[in-house]
Order: sequence, then C-alpha cells, then structure tokens
Amino acid sequence: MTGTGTAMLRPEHPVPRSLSQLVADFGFEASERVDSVEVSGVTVSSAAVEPGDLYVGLPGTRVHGASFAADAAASGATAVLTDAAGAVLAEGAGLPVLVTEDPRAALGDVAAWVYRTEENTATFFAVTGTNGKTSVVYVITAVLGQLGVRSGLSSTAERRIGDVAVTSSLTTPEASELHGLLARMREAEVRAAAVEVSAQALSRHRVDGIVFDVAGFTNLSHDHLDDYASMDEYYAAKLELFTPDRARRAVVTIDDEWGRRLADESRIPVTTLTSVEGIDADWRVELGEQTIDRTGFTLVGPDGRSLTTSIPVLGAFMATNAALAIVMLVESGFDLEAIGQALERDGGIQAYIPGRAERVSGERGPALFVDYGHTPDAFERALSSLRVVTPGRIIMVFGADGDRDTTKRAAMGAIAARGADEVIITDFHPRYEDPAAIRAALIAGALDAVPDAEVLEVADQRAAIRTAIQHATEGDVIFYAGPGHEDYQEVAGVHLPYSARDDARLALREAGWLS
Ligand SMILES: CC(=O)N[C@H]1[C@@H](OP(=O)(O)OP(=O)(O)OC[C@H]2O[C@@H](n3ccc(=O)[nH]c3=O)[C@H](O)[C@@H]2O)O[C@H](CO)[C@@H](O)[C@@H]1O[C@H](C)C(=O)N[C@@H](C)C(=O)N[C@H](CCC(=O)O)C(=O)O
Ligand SMILES: Nc1ncnc2c1ncn2[C@@H]1O[C@H](COP(=O)(O)OP(=O)(O)OP(=O)(O)O)[C@@H](O)[C@H]1O
Repeated sequence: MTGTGTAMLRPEHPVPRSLSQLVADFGFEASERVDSVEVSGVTVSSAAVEPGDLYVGLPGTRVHGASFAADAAASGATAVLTDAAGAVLAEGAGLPVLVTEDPRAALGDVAAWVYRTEENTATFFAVTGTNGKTSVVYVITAVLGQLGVRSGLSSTAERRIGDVAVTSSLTTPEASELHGLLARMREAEVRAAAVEVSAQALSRHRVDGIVFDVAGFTNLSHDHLDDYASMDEYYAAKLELFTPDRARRAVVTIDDEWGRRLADESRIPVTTLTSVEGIDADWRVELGEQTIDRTGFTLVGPDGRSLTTSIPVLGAFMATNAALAIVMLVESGFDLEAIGQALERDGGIQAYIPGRAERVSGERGPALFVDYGHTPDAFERALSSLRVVTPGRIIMVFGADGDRDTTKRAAMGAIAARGADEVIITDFHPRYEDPAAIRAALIAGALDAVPDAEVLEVADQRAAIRTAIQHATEGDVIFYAGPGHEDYQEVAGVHLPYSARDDARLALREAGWLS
C-alpha cells in the first residue's frame, strides 16, 4: 500500500522531551527561558509542522527557513532553532528562538536526541553509489521478508515500513525526517532498515546522528557534476560514509576503480565484492542463467561458502546489486546458509523493485521495460544485458533531465546509439531548460558516436512510446529509460501527471499486445 504525505516520517506516539535539557545538552543560545517548554518532534518544513515541534529554520538557496517561523508557530511549533540571521527573521513569531552557528550541522544530532535514535536496536544498512542504491535496499528488505524479519526502507521511490509506504521526493530525506522515520520504525517493531544515502545527503548532513551497522557501495560513475566540481569531489562525498562516525563496517563492490580506491581509503573494516573476473575480492559474483525476467547468479565467499540463487529482474548489474545486498546481510550477522534456504524455498529472491528495469509488457508482443536509468553507466549496463536476452531489435526511448548535470548528455546519446538498434529521443523533466536544446545535445552525442545510427526525435513522451511500439514486433525489446517509478513530468516548476509505466501499459493495450 503506497500513499503520499509526511505522516510516516515521525513517530505516531512521540514522547516529549524538555527543551531546556536540549538547550543545555547542545549549548544553544536561547532568546528566553524555556523551562516549561517541551518538544516532541522536529521539522525543517513549515508545511510539515505539528503541535509540539521544534521548527528548524535553515538558510536555503532560495529563502531562509526562519522567515516561516510565524507559520510554524500557527501550526503549533513550540520553538525555533536557527542561525543568527534567522533569529532576526524569527522575531515577532512569538516563539522562543534557539541560536546556533550552523543549524543544518546540528539538525541530525538534535533530531536523534528528540526521537531517541540511540534507543533503536534495529540493524541499520546504508547503501551508496551512483547506480543501484534503490535496487539494493529493495533486495535487502525482500530477503529480510523471506527470512521472516520485519523491515523498513528509505529510498528514492518510497519510504516503507512493512507493507505500508509513502512516496519520496528526495533520495535521502532531511535528517529530521530520517530520524522521525526510524522512530516510527521502532514503534512498528522493525528489526532492520535499509537507507539509500546520496552524495548530496552526505554533503548536507542528512544522515548525521546515525551510525549504520553496515554501509554498502555499489559503483561510481559520471553523474551529479552540476553539484560537484569533479569526480574526485563526488567520490570524496561518498567516502564520508565510510568513517567510524557513520558506519561500523563496509561492503564495497570493487568492479570499478572508485570502489577499489574506496576499499583502500575507507576508515572502517571493509569486505570486498566483485563480479569482474581477474579482480581479487572476498566475495565473487558468478553470473548464471539470464532470461528476460530473471537473472541467476552464484555468490562465492570466503571459507568455501557459496549461495546460488536468482533475482526476478534482467541484467548482470542486478545480480551484482543482489549479491551486495546478501553480503551486507551476512556482514550484519545473518547466516548465509539460512538465507540460501529461504531463497531456495521461495524459488529465488522475490524482490519487486519499482521502475528499475520493470517489465510492463505481457507474454505477447515486444518486451517493454520502464527504467530509472539516467547515467551513461546505467545505459551501458542495461543495453549490454539486454543484448544477451534479446532475439530481435532493441529500441531505446529516453530523454535527459533539465537543470541537472549537462555534461553527461553526449555520453548518454553515444552509448544508446552504440548499444541499441533504434534510438528515440524524447523529453524527460525539462524543468526550466529549453527541451529542444536537451534533445539536440542527446542527438548530437548519438550521431557523433554512430553517424548512421537510427535516431528519431519525438518530443512528447506519450507519442515516443507509441512510436517505439509501432516499430517493434515479437522478439524485440523496448527499453524506456528515465521515468522509472515516477508519476509526473516536471516542466517549468509544474509537476504534470505522467506515469510512464501506466502510459506504456495503455499503449501496449492500444496496440493489442496487452489485454
Ligand atoms: C540543493 C538541495 O539539496 N536543496 C535542498 C534544500 O533546498 P533549498 O536550500 O533550496 O531550500 P529553500 O527552498 O531555499 O528553503 C530553505 C528552507 O526553508 C524551508 N521552507 C521553504 C519554503 C516554505 O514555504 N517553508 C519552509 O519551511 C525549506 O524546507 C528549507 O528547509 O532543502 C530542501 C528542503 O529540504 C530540499 O528539498 C532541497 O532539495 C532539492 C529539491 C534537490 O533537488 N536536491 C537534490 C540536489 C538532492 O538532494 N538530490 C539527492 C540525490 C538524488 C540522486 O541520487 O539522483 C537526494 O538525496 O535526493
Ligand atoms: N549496479 C548497477 N550498475 C549500473 N547501473 C545500474 C546498477 N543498478 C541499477 N542500475 C541502473 O541505474 C538505474 C537506477 O537504479 P537505482 O534506482 O537502483 O539506482 P540509485 O543509485 O538508487 O539511483 P537513484 O538514487 O537516482 O534512484 C536503474 O534503473 C538501472 O538502469
């Protein structure tokens, strides 16, 4: 069951704590005496304030959060925490104002204090890397489910406790929401939780106040170079997770050079994993049978331990993601043999990973996948895996994000042109950019790499998927990369309703391929 909203991002039955104790513990400056004030929640969004909350006014890129102190007061906040500039803005809101130099840097520890995160005895997993984070957290919780362990997750697609979920906006929520979610999980008697941790989250204090039991690394490749000046800086942000303040031990996929560097530079104990022949690691993934709906693999570990299973998604990269999830579980204390028995009983891993190489077609007609890939590396891996299982042609439909890393567009076009038989360039989230210019950059990348490539430009996403279906037949594959699980298209600040999965199913029905 999936809903929207922020209700799940805080405990249902919070236990208030004394604000004066918070002031004393953290050494904040307070504008007035707060002896009788209590605090039962924390938020950085005035729209999410509930009675009893500490409202944290963060300086933002667009506006100072403290300018919404009066709104927070009207919704029942009991105090404001902000910086010196924010204190001026919060004057007149009628709330005690606590001041600290960098409220964002304080937020995680404050939220951990208010929500008593240290009382949470569940096992916490963190997953970072450019691609595969969402897939890994879903596999972790799927395997936990197969072991009969109650779990929760925080991902780009959803925040989930048991089988109740809310949709996400950020990959990693602000620290106040993350600690609230963990508190809610504690109430729900969740025994293990898997959290996707983005580089931006590490750079912006979003996982402060949590020490993960096991941190996993998938891979690092070109992305987010709008946020980071170089790949080295992007890597350095990820490396932050692999320090004693943030995690106790690590499982690092060392298929790429960044993983190998991370395994060397990590400041916590590392277990390594690889799927590349010739690389020496503690655990090895050997690819088994690959079909369009399932990928088999054997995981071979130290001391002759091994496990053979499969994941219900296509792609060698998904086998590596699943292997990482299993090694993380083993490193946290789960028994490999017990995992193997549970998976064997169920006919392999029973993970549903929304919008990641998700097949939306039926038995007849071309196979159609909707995917969240939006990096050159994701395209490369998906297309090479598809080639193995596709008897016919591969038609790739995709666009690129507006107002995000523009330097990856040429490579996305080039890889699509090299790996697919036909490329249809469409719009994704243009945001405030000119969509025609985004398409032109993708097309130029494709034609520079493969001058005689079959490249079509169909701006409208609905028309693009229908063109692909018209051009495809039994045995062909349509790979629609970009929208994944999302249910909107973002144009000039407006979210227009659009679900690629629903629309692709509808288009297949219109074509008579799906009943
Ligand atoms: C660059 C960045 O991280 N920006 C985040 C930041 O926005 P901002 O500094 O612009 O905030 P602002 O709009 O100026 O507002 C300042 C403060 O006032 C508050 N406010 C604002 C308006 C209001 O009416 N009431 C109110 O309380 C805001 O909650 C905020 O705390 O704080 C906001 C509130 O938490 C975030 O939503 C926003 O993420 C934006 C949407 C974003 O796109 N972030 C990306 C870069 C990101 O973090 N991505 C990663 C990785 C994704 C991936 O792997 O692909 C992620 O973890 O999602
Ligand atoms: N191990 C992998 N290596 C390369 N590409 C991958 C891997 N796993 C998944 N992908 C591709 O990357 C896309 C995003 O996967 P996933 O959502 O699991 O990654 P992510 O790291 O969570 O990214 P995001 O935070 O943007 O959701 C998938 O749709 C797929 O195309």
